[in-house]
Amino acid sequence: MTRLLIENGYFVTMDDDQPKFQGWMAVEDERIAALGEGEAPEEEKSLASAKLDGKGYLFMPGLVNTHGHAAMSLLRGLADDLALQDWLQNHMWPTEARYTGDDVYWGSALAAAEMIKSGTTTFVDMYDHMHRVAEVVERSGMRASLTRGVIGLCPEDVQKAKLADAIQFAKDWHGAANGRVSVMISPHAPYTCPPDYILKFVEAAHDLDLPMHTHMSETIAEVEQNVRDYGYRPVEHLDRLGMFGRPTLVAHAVHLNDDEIALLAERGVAVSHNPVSNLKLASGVARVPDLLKAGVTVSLGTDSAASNNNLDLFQEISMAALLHKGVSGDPTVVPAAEALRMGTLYGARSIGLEGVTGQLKAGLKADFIALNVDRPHFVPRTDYVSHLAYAARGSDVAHVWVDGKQLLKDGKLLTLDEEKIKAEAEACFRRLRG
Ligand SMILES: CSC[C@H]1O[C@@H](n2cnc3c(O)ncnc32)[C@H](O)[C@@H]1O
Ligand SMILES: [Zn+2]
Repeated sequence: MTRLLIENGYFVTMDDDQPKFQGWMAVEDERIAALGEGEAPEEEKSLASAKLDGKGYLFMPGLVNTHGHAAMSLLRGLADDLALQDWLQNHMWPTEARYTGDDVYWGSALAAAEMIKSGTTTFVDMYDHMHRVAEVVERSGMRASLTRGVIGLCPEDVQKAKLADAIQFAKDWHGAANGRVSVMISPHAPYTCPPDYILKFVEAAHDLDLPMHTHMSETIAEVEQNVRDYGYRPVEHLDRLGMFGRPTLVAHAVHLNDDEIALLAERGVAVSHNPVSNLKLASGVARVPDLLKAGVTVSLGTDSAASNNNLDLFQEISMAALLHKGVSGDPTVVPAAEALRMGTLYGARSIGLEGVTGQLKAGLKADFIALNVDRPHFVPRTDYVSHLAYAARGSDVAHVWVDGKQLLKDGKLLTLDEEKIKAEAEACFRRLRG
């Protein structure tokens, strides 16, 4: 048993009780044991097997990135300034068709290195060769919700093999790595999976008792095509196919009408809002203030480094806080504390991990980060919630812990070899480019 006592730090807990204070926190093995304001009690001091002076650091829950494709880090900068379908069909998919398992491993390792260094402790990943992504999660020490994304625009025998692969991956990895890996079931999107094929994924999710994840209503063109092909907009279409009878996280949900927002709220469907990717691909701006008002859980995702082009969730937090003020003309929407909740607590909630991660609270897993706040952009030290939402960057993160294990110390990765990952990722990209 190890018990780490952190003293003299500033804490932003994302817990409604005592949300911020100067104080201490005790971590026993993989869980937060206790935390409090002021000086640590004598009993805590005597229980500690290790101590850390938190002076000059701000401690908060690790960030939760609820939508991405880690291995696409290899494609960063490959095809910028394009609309979604052109970008996907003419640039991403042809290159991804050449990916090997090793490309997925090194691309995902590059993403993991970037995410840890910028404060993300839990991420959602949808891709192919998912056991190689799971290996990265196991080795890196991160927490992740992984899902084999399936594009069903292929012959029936290939469809069958892809579904079988998604199911096998779930059986092999759900709950693995001391519970740090969980699995979802993912038809890629309503425009890449015919309705009878989506039904099979819903059935598999029922049989395995797993949540579902998909891209939905990302562009106007997608919504119009769905109406043309199937007679319904994507929300009603997926609801009729039974997807929303399962716990579901949809990525993007940019183009929604009032009825669709009400239905998502009624069904308890969570939305992963990816503001930077939506802006870069000119997909539009999601109706986040309306979704939040309706009671929908809205969390934040980067999408991939090919459409972002970084995996810094602090950028998504500040973008979410700023963007919706700009488009609505109302400076009170998505206030700083709400944007921070979207990057932490709501992220955990949207993947079924509330009560596990996303807050600093006794009993929860010790997934937390420390930012160096002894920097000019954190002065004056008035309101750290404001500073975290509007002034912080991923590069402020100095230390990271997941499951009580330290993954980053003074900005240096402890579980991954950054230099090797960068060299291997360069080599993968050069080979993929041909
Ligand atoms: C089948 S694995 C995941 C699949 O998703 C593609 N992808 C990446 N970003 C987006 C996006 O914004 N919308 C839709 N699909 C996306 C990626 O290229 C993979 O093929
Ligand atoms: Zn995506």
